Amino acid sequence: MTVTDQVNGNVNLNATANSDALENSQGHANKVKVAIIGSTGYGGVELIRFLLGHPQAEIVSVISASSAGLPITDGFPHLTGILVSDLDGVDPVEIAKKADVVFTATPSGVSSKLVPQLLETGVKVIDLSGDFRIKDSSVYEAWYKHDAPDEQVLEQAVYGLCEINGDDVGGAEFISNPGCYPTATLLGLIPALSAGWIDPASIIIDAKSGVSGAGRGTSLMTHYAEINENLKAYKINKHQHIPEIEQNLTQIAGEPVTVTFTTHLVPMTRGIMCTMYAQLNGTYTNEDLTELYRQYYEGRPFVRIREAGQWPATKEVFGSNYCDIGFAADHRTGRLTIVSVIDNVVKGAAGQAIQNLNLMMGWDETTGLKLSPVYP
Ligand SMILES: NC(=O)C1=CN([C@@H]2O[C@H](COP(=O)(O)OP(=O)(O)OC[C@H]3O[C@@H](n4cnc5c(N)ncnc54)[C@H](OP(=O)(O)O)[C@@H]3O)[C@@H](O)[C@H]2O)C=CC1
Ligand SMILES: CC(=O)N[C@@H](CCC(=O)OP(=O)(O)O)C(=O)O
Repeated sequence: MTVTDQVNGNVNLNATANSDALENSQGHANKVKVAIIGSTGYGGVELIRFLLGHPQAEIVSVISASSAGLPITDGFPHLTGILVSDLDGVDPVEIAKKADVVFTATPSGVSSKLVPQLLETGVKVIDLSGDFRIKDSSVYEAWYKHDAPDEQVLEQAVYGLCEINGDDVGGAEFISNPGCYPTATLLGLIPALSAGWIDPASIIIDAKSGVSGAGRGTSLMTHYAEINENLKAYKINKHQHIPEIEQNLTQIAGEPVTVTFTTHLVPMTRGIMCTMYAQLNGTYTNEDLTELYRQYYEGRPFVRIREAGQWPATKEVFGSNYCDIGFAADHRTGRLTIVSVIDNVVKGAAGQAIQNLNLMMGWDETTGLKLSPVYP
């Protein structure tokens, strides 16, 4: 049972509330109890930021394999006075005694082993890794270079790209949260592809990410002196998000789709921009495109369509769950250019995971997510 300090409003997971009256007075009685495995990573700590402000969910356990027993503020001093909690260890049975829903913000290869154990205990799971996104195990193994998860568990996974598959998420027990690049890419391409306005064989995606997309661990790739004032292309034709993008575009197009997908690392902390090109199948004006996209995303609060010819920037979604999309038809080349931006840690990970929690529980999908982007 979580205790919220009545004076400072901080959440103390180490203390025990001693009466239901206290719980009721703080409105916790009917909250869904959530645990976060991988709470010491960038995705996990962003889940904490949003869940602390969520009116219907209550964090009951923050979990780490390497730092169990230590206060979370040891690694994340920015939570001082906000979340008082020692990190719990990774024990699915103990976690299930406390939580109704578990977020696994853990690396690929770790989630594939943890999730089956968690589901066995009866908790609902939202997994942020790539382990359960690819439905064909041989494709998964070819791109991820390690064993695919158990087939039966894989079959249970609902792919949670909320604006596209939101109807499948309601009432689901296990959600596989989409990748960051696939989220920006798919939301940008799907309206034009599903309308048949672009040639599926012609798609090129030029993608760029801030460094937090690589997680909190250090590497030569993300070392300050290596990436500051630098711009690097990486994993060309080998990126693990290629089969995820192709699987979803194939479903929409009803025919096999392959894409050229090139990722770049940019010297900024957060943000993804995907600039996409495809051959138009007819003569469509920018106004036609605006109408198509606005209609497609009508009633979807987290997708914002720019006026034709206006281009979104990563700063305009920084720290928020928005995906902003701009486009223009080029009548000289007959091609369409689409620019889609998200915050990789929010709409690309923790924010979309909470949007999925909301849809899973039948709540308004914006619950706990109505934060404006941080600007400038
Ligand atoms: N960063 C991003 O923008 C995005 C990330 N993702 C995916 O989300 C997941 C988390 O990413 P991110 O937060 O960036 O990664 P980080 O590297 O920042 O964090 C990884 C987390 O996993 C935990 N962990 C590592 N090994 C184990 C283990 N054996 N058992 C339990 N926990 C373990 C680590 O904690 P500890 O060592 O303390 O146990 C840490 O909390 C990954 O699958 C990533 O691919 C998806 C979309 C976007
Ligand atoms: C900048 C950077 O390194 N980004 C990571 C994004 C991976 C990620 O977020 O993980 P998922 O595969 O779980 O989606 C990459 O390109 O591999």
